[in-house]
Formats: sequence, structure tokens, C-alpha cells
Amino acid sequence: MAETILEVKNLTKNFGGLCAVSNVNMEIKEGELIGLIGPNGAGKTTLFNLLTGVYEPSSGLIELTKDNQQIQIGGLKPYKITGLGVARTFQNIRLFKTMTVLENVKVAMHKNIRYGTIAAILRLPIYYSEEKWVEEKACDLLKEVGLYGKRNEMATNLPYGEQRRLEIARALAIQPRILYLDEPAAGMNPQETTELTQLIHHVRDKYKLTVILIEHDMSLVMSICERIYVLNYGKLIASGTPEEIQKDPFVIKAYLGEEM
Ligand SMILES: Nc1ncnc2c1ncn2[C@@H]1O[C@H](COP(=O)(O)OP(=O)(O)OP(=O)(O)O)[C@@H](O)[C@H]1O
Repeated sequence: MAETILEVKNLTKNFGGLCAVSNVNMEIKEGELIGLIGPNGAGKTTLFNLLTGVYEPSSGLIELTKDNQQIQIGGLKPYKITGLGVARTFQNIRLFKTMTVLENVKVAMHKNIRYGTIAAILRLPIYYSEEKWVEEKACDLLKEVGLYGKRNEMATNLPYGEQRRLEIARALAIQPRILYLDEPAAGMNPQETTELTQLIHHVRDKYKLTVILIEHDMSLVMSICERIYVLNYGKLIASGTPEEIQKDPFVIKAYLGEEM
């Protein structure tokens, strides 16, 4: 039985009078591929923002297990949470516009380098060996997501679907244990969505990741996710396998009028 990697306990986020996330409880096992769904405004992105340190919880706990220890990460700064092996992509793509495809991945890898400023200024041997390592790893990741051939193009010149794949490569560059994907298929055509589905499966297995994704494309969610959590008006209204979720009366009611 896999270990619990993330536990969310009574997590709540208020914005003034609005309760965007209300008393949410979740338990995620290492290596799971989890879907987080719900109608527009249900609180999905707010929950991601709490889990990645963008927002501080109003109350409740977020426990990350690392080296058999439970670390309380609620309210930690995003870079600290990233340092614990948590990466994410965003609903609105956030690539560095003035950088090439390769540079976008390399810049994310620089948290892993071991040389200091002096070694960089003096161009010591460790600088060159580490830079070579960064370049090789970044190229490997680009091959993984099928963008190696475009490594010298400006990131913003890529078609939309490829920009989303580049975001995934950049997230993988920090060598995460948990990967959050916020609407990874948004704006993709059916062919791109199929390729993305395969890519998510592939990187989860290859890098032994725990993946949690927000997605409105129900065919993607139902085909790829092993378990699904459903939010509505900030509250968790259901959790279970895709089959259980599709039959759940609360979920059907929340989505009434929307195709599941
Ligand atoms: N920074 C903020 N300040 C005030 N209200 C916010 C803020 N962020 C989100 N909200 C509100 O919280 C609620 C949940 O929003 P959130 O973006 O988390 O929903 P969502 O499920 O991700 O929606 P969508 O599927 O449309 O992206 C909404 O009513 C939204 O207007």
C-alpha cells in the first residue's frame, strides 16, 4: 500500500465574506493520479493556490510527507514549498516571453546547481561542468515532451498546445514529487489532448510522480484519473473513482445542465 504523501485537513480560505474553500479534507497517496473537478468558481484554483503557497489558509492544515516526516506546509512561501518537491503549471500559461524554449527549462533547473556566484564570475571548472549538466538535463526533458526540435525557438512563438507541454517540462525541471496541473488541456484540440493524456501518464510513471490535475475536459479526467475529488461552492461534495463520480447524485446535481 502506497504511503500518504499529502493530507489536507479542514482547509478553509475566506476572501472577505466569500468562503472560496470550505473545510476541505483530502488524503493523497504517493504515485496517485488525481482529478480535481467542479463547476466554474467552485474553488479549484484557490485550493491549488493554498497547496502551493500562493495563498495562506484562513484555517486548516496541509501536511506533506517527506522522509517519513509530516511537514506542515500551509502558509509557507511558494519557493519553500517548491523546495520540498512541489511543482505546478498555471491556468494562464506563465512562460518567460523573452527566452527560448531551452532557456525556459534551464532557468527552472538552476535551483539544483551546486556552484556559487564566485564560481560563476570566475568561470571555475565546476561552473562549466554544472552548466553542461543543466543543458543535458533540459534537453532530455524537452525530448520527453516532444519539443527538443524547437529548443532554440522563442517560447511564445510555439503553438498553444506546445506552450502547455513546455510548462510541464519546466515544472519537471525542479525534479518534483508532486505535480499540480491547472487545466492542462485548456485550449487544446482533440489530437493535442490525446497526446497530453499520454504524456501525463508517461511522466507520472517515469518520474514516480503524484499528479493532481484540475480539468474541465471530462473525457480526459475520466480516462486518466484514478480518483477524483469534486468541489462545489468551495465544499468537497464527492470523492471516488471515475465510475463512482459519474454515478454520484450530488455530482450530477452540481453539473446539471453540464455534460459529464
Ligand atoms: N483573490 C481573490 N479574491 C477574491 N475572491 C477570489 C479570489 N480568488 C478567487 N476568488 C473567488 O473564489 C471563488 C473560487 O474561485 P476559483 O478561481 O478558485 O474557482 P475555480 O473552481 O478554479 O473556477 P474556474 O473553473 O472558473 O477556474 C470564486 O467565487 C472567485 O471569484
